[in-house]
Amino acid sequence: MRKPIIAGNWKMYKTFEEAIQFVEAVQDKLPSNDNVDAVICAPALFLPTLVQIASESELAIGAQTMHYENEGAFTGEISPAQLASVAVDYVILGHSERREYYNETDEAINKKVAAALSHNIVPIICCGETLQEREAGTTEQKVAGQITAALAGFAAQDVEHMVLAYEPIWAIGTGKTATAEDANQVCGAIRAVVEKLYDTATAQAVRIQYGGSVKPDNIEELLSKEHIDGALVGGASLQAESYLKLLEAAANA
Ligand SMILES: O=C(CO)COP(=O)(O)O
Repeated sequence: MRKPIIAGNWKMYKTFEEAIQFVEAVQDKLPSNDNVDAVICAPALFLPTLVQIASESELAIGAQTMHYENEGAFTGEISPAQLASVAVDYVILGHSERREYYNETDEAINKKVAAALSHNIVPIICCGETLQEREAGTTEQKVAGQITAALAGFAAQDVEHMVLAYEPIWAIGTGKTATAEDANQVCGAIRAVVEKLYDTATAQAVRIQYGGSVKPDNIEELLSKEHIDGALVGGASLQAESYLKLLEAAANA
């Protein structure tokens, strides 16, 4: 049994005050983390404060990206060592927005995964196809390539603690969700890639999230599918009420 994991990706939303209010509003209302892992990936600026506020609760705090070097002359970047120094638990890597707007490559993502693991930060590794790729029938080929590249060089015991996230680009922020069947099929294909690269036990252990217009009214159906172990959520993670609904649905899945 894989424990569901719901990660909010706040992207570039919320002021400092709004972020604090959110964490204060949700932290006493979280379902037990025996049943679901609750994560919020916040803007980097807010991370130390949110980690501190959430430290008494079961809410884990994550970053949305990071560099792969521990330090250096990289103006504006944030390093894995810096994230670890403020006790961040998770980091999203290879989000399609980072790939598209900031030229994040498969090679850089692979280095970032290694850097995250070396600091005991759990990487949430994203993959997903464009609408053109879906229409051309190359979805599984695309995500297999992205996942294979991200995992290059890691041992099975590293991989079983990672989180993979399938986010079709055409479903992000558009209100268009992949059908639960389609999402499950691609998540199953990703699990098959892990099985081929490693073994059945690793493939069965790794958690795979779906992301792309996940909302309280579609999460139940998505999570009822065999290969979908949680969600990576943008818009619906911004309001405490809808985030808590997603967690409840996952805890009861
Ligand atoms: O990109 C996403 C999460 O990383 C998905 O965003 P939405 O849930 O707003 O579609």
